Amino acid sequence: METAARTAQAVIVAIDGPSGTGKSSTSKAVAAQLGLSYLDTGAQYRAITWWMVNNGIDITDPGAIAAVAGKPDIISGTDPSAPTISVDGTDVAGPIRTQEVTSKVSAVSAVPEVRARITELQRSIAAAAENGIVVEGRDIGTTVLPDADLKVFLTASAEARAARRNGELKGKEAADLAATKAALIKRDAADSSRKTSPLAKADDAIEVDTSDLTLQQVIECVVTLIEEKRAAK
Ligand SMILES: Nc1ncnc2c1ncn2[C@@H]1O[C@H](COP(=O)(O)OP(=O)(O)OP(=O)(O)O)[C@@H](O)[C@H]1O
Ligand SMILES: Nc1ccn([C@@H]2O[C@H](COP(=O)(O)O)[C@@H](O)[C@H]2O)c(=O)n1
Repeated sequence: METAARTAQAVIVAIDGPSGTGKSSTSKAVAAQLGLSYLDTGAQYRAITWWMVNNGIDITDPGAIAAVAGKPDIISGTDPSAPTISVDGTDVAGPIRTQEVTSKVSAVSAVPEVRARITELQRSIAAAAENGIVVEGRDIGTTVLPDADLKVFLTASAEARAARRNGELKGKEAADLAATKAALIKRDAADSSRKTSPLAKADDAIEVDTSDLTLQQVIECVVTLIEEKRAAK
């Protein structure tokens, strides 16, 4: 794996947490503000899930998933102001957000061969980020980048997270708060209970409960934590 010559202010930041806690919004804004790269690892797991669905792979069969886990070519663009994701040259930023992919991604991401493949990709992207990077997901602090300079674990109540998600859907689909809440609790439970690299807080991660914070407050909190790390370098 090639490691970029890092600038003095380069930092590696891991942001993990359950669904809807604000990882993507916070990570993108923090990275843009501090001139860091940004990697949405959930988008990579969604992309490989999209490929499995599109190629007729039985996602209830971990053996079938494992057999083809190395096939799709997944490319992530790491500019926080315009992150991109493609599979075999096709832009899949839209298709990976469908309900179908969301409902199947936990099953695909639980397969060890998928995790090994995507983890390797994530590490090589982080290693190439010369100004540093904010990487967000479920297992970044515990598994992907255990030596990150800063680890943050975002949490929020299921009620707050469901309300945020329904806010996104407004005008597109009828938003049923109870159904949204049940779906995110189900996905978190699957992600937390898988054997390989589950959703978990690293022992040395700083936990931030965002339930009663605005997005701007969370961004400021993480920027302050990064600046403290940089000052101590
Ligand atoms: N502190 C906050 N207060 C209110 N809304 C927020 C806050 N943080 C994020 N949001 C909103 O909540 C929604 C979910 O945020 P985001 O996509 O960043 O979460 P996430 O943790 O990355 O979710 P997932 O893991 O499911 O991708 C977005 O609409 C975002 O604008
Ligand atoms: N490090 C990660 C990141 C994500 N996943 C899986 O992908 C799903 C989608 O993630 P979003 O952040 O886009 O909601 C998530 O539910 C996990 O199944 C993962 O396993 N590890």
